[in-house]
Amino acid sequence: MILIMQVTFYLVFGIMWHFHLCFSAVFYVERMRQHCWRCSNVTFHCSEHSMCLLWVQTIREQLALLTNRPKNLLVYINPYGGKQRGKQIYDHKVAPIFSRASVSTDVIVTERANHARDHLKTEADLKKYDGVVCVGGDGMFSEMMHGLVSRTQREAGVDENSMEETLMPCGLRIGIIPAGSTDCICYATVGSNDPVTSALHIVVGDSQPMDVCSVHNEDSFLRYSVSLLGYGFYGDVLTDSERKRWMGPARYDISGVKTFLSHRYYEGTVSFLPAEGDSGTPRDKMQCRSGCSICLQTSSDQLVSKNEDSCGDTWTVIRGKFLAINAASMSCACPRSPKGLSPSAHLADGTTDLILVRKCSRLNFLCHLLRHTNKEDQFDHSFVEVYRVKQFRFTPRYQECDSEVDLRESGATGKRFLSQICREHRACGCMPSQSNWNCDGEILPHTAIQVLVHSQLIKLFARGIEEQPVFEDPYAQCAI
Ligand SMILES: CCCCCCCCCCCCC/C=C/[C@@H](O)[C@H](COP(=O)(O)O)NC(=O)CCCCCCCCCCCCCCC
Ligand SMILES: Nc1ncnc2c1ncn2[C@@H]1O[C@H](COP(=O)(O)OP(=O)(O)O)[C@@H](O)[C@H]1O
Ligand SMILES: [Ca+2]
Repeated sequence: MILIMQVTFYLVFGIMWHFHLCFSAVFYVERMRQHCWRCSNVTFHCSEHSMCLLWVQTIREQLALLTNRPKNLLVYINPYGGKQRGKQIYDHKVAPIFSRASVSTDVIVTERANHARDHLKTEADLKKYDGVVCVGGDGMFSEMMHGLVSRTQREAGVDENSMEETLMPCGLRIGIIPAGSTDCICYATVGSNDPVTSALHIVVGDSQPMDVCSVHNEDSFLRYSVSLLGYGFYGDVLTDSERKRWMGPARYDISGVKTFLSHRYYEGTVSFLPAEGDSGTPRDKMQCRSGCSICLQTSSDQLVSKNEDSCGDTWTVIRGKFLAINAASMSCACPRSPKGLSPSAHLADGTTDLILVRKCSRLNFLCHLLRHTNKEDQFDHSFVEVYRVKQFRFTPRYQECDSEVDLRESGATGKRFLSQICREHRACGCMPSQSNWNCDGEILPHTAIQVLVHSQLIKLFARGIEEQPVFEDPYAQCAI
């Protein structure tokens, strides 16, 4: 039994006074099916008033010793995320749990996109809080994470544009109350997209470190990513789905089918620095679970050697035609794909799993996609490669044209000659088209990018997915 709340103590006079009874109700967390948690309570009755008071005092003292539990939270609600139920979800399911746990809150309902990011970045008095919470989807989480990470770097005097600098980890934990369309970050860190479960993980003060990728274009920082960085298929799905926002979460399925049928492929070069040491491989079966030993090992390694110099490492270079290039810094499990894009990716190991899906037939690609929804291995195809990396770059073919010119032909004649070839390719229609990068659900403004994983840069109010208990109560239900 995990005690979560301030004990509610009623000295009953009035309606029940003639029973001369005192009782105290202790609220606790109960584990249900599919990683869902529920709030239960047990009531202790006692005929002696002084004994009851002693119980209450002792339990309060014990609770006060649990210093990792948040007391003050700053909450941002996106009223337009997912099915537009963020406000109701917070008011009806989350606020009562916070109040029972004596957690005080300042609540901001956002009025525009990037409201939460800007407020966190510049205005919010963060000293007042033990954590920040977002009610919304992956986009809302990303907004808050950007605000918090950027502010932390500014205050520490770290330049986000430089890939050489070590970023400063954020002090405040982030809680996610899922109320979005994909809710992958919540699902992959808790095991469900249930708002009550997330609220309970917050009040018990869970802590889960998480890797963050910084995405750069040449010398400028573009964005951070914690889940999926996808070029080709997932970039195209996102670009198409933005025009269908009014459809809610179903937009991704409609755009998914449309993008699948269009079957576009993209040419370019991917280079990466493989992860070293005991980091495992994306095809092992060492799934990241609560208390994951690989992630724990990463934390202790970091204590030993902060910011390892990667100058001596060798880059692997792969050139080709790809249907999709995906980097999954975590499993990316979500209700559409319960095991995720990379089932064995780790939340906090300082690496990302780079998945290259080469040009193949529609049938083969469908087979690969379908395997995201069943138990079969989606990497077991000749046209799919997967690598665990700590850094990677991508240059699309049409930009390689320009860089080849610059590299090989410094003279003006050569440049003119190669530019002409590129133009001719465009005219005959065989010029490879370009996609966009989907960066945790946002479209990036550049296609040539450099990506660096920052190990354990942020912390969530979560504990990773818990192993399923051997015996489950078959009647236990998640929904209330
Ligand atoms: C045939 C069925 C194939 C199902 C394949 C499902 C794979 C799903 C992997 C999802 C990875 C999700 C990574 C997270 C991304 C989010 O950050 C991001 C933003 O989320 P937010 O809106 O909540 O803020 N979400 C997304 O970019 C959405 C990705 C969703 C992609 C759904 C794709 C559906 C594909 C359907 C293909 C169907 C082919 C059928 C042919 C007859
Ligand atoms: N008040 C608001 N009005 C319009 N857009 C908002 C508002 N608050 C947040 N947003 C933006 O809405 C986008 C989607 O939010 P999100 O909560 O992730 O929902 P979904 O999962 O449905 O995409 C995010 O990019 C976020 O920046
Ligand atoms: Ca990782």
